[in-house]
Amino acid sequence: MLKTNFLHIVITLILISIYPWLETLAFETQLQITLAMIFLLGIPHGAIDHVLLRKKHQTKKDQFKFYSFYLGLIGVYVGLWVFMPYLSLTLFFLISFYHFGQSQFSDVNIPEKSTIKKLLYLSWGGSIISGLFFHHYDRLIGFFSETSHFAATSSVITLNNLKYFFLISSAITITLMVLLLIGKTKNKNRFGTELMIFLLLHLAFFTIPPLLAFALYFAIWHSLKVLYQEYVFLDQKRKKFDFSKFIKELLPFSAISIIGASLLLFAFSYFEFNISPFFLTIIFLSVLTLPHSIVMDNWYQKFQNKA
Ligand SMILES: CC1=C(/C=C/C(C)=C/C=C/C(C)=C/C=C/C=C(C)/C=C/C=C(C)/C=C/C2=C(C)CCCC2(C)C)C(C)(C)CCC1
Repeated sequence: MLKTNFLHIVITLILISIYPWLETLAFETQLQITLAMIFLLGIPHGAIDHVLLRKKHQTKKDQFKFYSFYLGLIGVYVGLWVFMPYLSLTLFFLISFYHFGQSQFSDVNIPEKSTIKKLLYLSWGGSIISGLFFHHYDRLIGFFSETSHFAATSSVITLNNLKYFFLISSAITITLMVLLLIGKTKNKNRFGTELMIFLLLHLAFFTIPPLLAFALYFAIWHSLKVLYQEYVFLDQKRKKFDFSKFIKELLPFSAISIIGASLLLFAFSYFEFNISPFFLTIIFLSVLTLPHSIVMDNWYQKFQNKA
């Protein structure tokens, strides 16, 4: 079992056992906790993307290429949200499925290029996100109807469609886990651990209120785990590396992104634009997710080759 899994499992079990109390928290409090978790762990896990793929002898031209690619993709995606909100939302779901699945299974000893491994990434992430959505359908679909740009979503993402998507993606996930973990890598222990994690996450989504369930998955399961993988990578690569140096690397772009996100939330609530803080947060995360997931996909291949 990965060292970090133990911590994630303990935190999840504690939250499941206090779920009736979590239900009593006011919506504003739940939103504040979720935003705090995104700021504290979610944003920092992407804030060293510029370090992960850095070459030994980085030139000014390399740096310029990286930042143009990163900021260029953010700009293109912001434009896409303005002109094609539904396509942007679909793209965000697909990228998130893949990205979440990849952070869960990239260390399985099968080449990153394998199509069946990529399918597992997509189905695992699809089951996790659709499960969260399905268990709290009434509350979550409300966020879509509140924002006029997404009001039509409820005619496509109906409870029935979501249920089928959730059941099919979960069945594909379990089948692929059997094929890859028991069949290909002959690792029954890993299969047992992954099955337990998969069921535990769905139990958490079923019990814990939706925003906190999202915070639990995104901040604790995904971001904390990736931060640990990034730390191990840099520790192996650099001679004198420790926790304070890691924090120093994370700090500048985390601060810029957190200040940017806060200004955006403030400006939108001050000028009363027709978009909820929930959707604004989702759009903000999505535009960072596009370049971040591409960097991570390249990095996982590199990380795997070196492991
Ligand atoms: C490096 C760099 C930087 C930074 C970066 C960063 C900081 C990043 C981050 C990143 C991140 C931070 C990412 C994130 C991600 C996230 C995600 C991926 C999420 C997902 C989610 C979802 C998918 C959701 C879903 C839903 C909806 C939508 C509704 C209903 C409900 C639910 C929940 C289901 C800058 C720009 C400054 C500059 C350049 C360089």
